[in-house]
Amino acid sequence: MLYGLNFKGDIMGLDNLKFLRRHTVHPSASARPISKPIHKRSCGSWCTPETTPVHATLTQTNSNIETKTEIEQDVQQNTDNILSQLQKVRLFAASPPPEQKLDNEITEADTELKEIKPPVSNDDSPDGLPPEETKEVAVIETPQSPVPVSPSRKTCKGLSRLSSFCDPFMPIDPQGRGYISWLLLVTFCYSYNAWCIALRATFPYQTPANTPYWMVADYLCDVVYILDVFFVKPRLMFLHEGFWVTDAAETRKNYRKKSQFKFDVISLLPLDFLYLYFGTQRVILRIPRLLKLQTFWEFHQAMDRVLSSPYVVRIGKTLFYIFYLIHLNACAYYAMSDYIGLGSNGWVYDNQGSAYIRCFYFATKTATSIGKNPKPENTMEYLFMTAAWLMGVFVFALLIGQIRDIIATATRTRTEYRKTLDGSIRYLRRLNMPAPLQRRVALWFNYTWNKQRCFDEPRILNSLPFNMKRDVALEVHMTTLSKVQLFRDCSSSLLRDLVLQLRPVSFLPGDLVVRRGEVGHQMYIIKSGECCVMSVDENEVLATLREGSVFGEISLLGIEGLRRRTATVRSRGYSSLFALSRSDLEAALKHHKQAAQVLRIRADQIIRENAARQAKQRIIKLEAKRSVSIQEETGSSARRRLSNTSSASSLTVEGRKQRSASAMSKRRLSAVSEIGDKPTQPTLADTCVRSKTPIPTIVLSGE
Ligand SMILES: Nc1ncnc2c1ncn2[C@@H]1O[C@@H]2COP(=O)(O)O[C@H]2[C@H]1O
Repeated sequence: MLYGLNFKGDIMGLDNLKFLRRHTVHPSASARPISKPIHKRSCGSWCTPETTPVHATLTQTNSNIETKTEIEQDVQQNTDNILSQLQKVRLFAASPPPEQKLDNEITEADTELKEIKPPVSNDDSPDGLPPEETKEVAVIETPQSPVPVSPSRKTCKGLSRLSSFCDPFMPIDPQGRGYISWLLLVTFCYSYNAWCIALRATFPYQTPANTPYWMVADYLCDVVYILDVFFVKPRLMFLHEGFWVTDAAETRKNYRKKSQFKFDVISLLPLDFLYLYFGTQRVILRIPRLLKLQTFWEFHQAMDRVLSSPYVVRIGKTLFYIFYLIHLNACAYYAMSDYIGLGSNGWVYDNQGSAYIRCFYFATKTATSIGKNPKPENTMEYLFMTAAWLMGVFVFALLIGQIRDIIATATRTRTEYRKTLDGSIRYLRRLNMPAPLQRRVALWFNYTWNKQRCFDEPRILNSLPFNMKRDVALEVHMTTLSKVQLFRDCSSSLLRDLVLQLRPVSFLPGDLVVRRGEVGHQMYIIKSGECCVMSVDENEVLATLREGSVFGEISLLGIEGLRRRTATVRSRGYSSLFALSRSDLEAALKHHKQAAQVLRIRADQIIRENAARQAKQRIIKLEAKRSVSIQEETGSSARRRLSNTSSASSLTVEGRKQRSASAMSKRRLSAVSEIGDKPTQPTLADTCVRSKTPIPTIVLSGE
């Protein structure tokens, strides 16, 4: 294409040359010193664009036009010159010195790189990587970090948490420990108010002597309430469209919008100022403090989330309600007795013993409708008793029912386990199954329950979103799965793909996991325990497989058309395995070719080992038969010799026969041992044949 350019004496040629220099000619060529213009026409060296022969010729042509042919000839000659120059330039450009070529390539690559990734001024990053984009997303600390933390680090962490909690400009994580601890304090203050306001308002427990103590306690609680409303709650982060909002103005606004804020503010109403008018005995003026009930509920919800046994919290909350209702009942009973006159009739409190204990006892009897209650004597007393019984029937029944539900939920899985076990045993008994089998079934249930604590793990996980379910399963089974060589050899996505398909199964000592000759439907990974791969006659253990080992894959892979189990595998003791079905394995291997190859190579190796082992055993048997027959033959020929007094030459023939037979057997053995792993070393079978010992067991483990 270069040679096809048209240089017909016009300025176009110059432009073209410039273009060529810019684009085709190597940059090093254009960088040559060109200070002096070159006027030589037939120059083989570099020319400046301004002084190209074309240019010179054109100038000359314009000034001295003699004849048309002369000009044409001149142009033609110059064109030839240019072409020859270009050819040289191009040739040079095509083959620059190698080190220059390298330099230029580096420069070009560098330029390309700069175009792709603009250089980032990155002073902070020591590895020269651009700093990560910082988003204003609140990072929430998980309450229970899985990483073990040293005590000193724990203290530091605790202190930093406390300081961030106290910092009025820091947002507060509603799920953090700091906030839950704060809720505990507020709940304590709330409970104090809830119990003591009614108690002090009705019973004569607040005397002029102890009033200052009561008041100190009251105002300490009020300080906590004030801090909660003005210092803590307005800093609480909240979720908005899936993101945690940490902005102080937003969190404040969010709290003020809630109904809880209104109740919290009302709960702080300073009705205590009315003490100045009514006196400090009117503790009932503090009744607004009871409106902070939502914080009490919030605390219980938080505890429910955080504690490992939330049933304790639920039962605790229900018991609190029950006792609080009885407490209110006791206070009301004392107040009525006081109003009617202590000990004035058979129904009222007789002012004997500890007032609170006696009244609490009375309230408990009426609320639970279990005791012999004193007969009411006037309308007020009748009304009181009716209300107390109704409360007992409805409210208490409800609360006690709740406790029953909570306990039932807590023990549901165990109850289900017992139900399944009882059902299975009953079924076996009905069918008159042998007692050892029944015992075995019970043993299996017991072992599986102790190991897994549930029978239907997938059902429990099913309520979670897919990815979360997978993460949970990975976390639960990570210890075992990290030991599986297959998963270590292949990409981590294989493990992620398979983890949800793994089904836990348990086996008892001696249980058959797979039987030789059966069609294979599942492969297994050993979670705990040991499994033995048995020889064909099941007299010998070919391999003992331990935690993390994989077996049962050969019949699933269908190598050389094998669909049946190549060996029997038994559980040695109690063992827990993961089963993976054929369809799940096939689906996974479709996307993980490397895993398929690893499994195939291993399977191939096992098949060859087993084939070699079987061949060796066959040869050993044949050898034994042959030596017996030779001995018999030798015996009979000796007898013949004796009887016929045969010549010594016949003995030599027999000896030769024996030697050739043993040589032949040796040759066979060595031919078979070539199938094994190390053909140059003496094989196991050779050694066994020589020493007449059984073939030793090969122990394979997940490692
Ligand atoms: N010699 C051996 N060593 C270890 N494992 C074996 C051996 N022979 C058979 N197995 C395993 O035992 C399994 C029996 O079922 P499969 O044939 O499906 O797959 C087999 C292998 O995974």
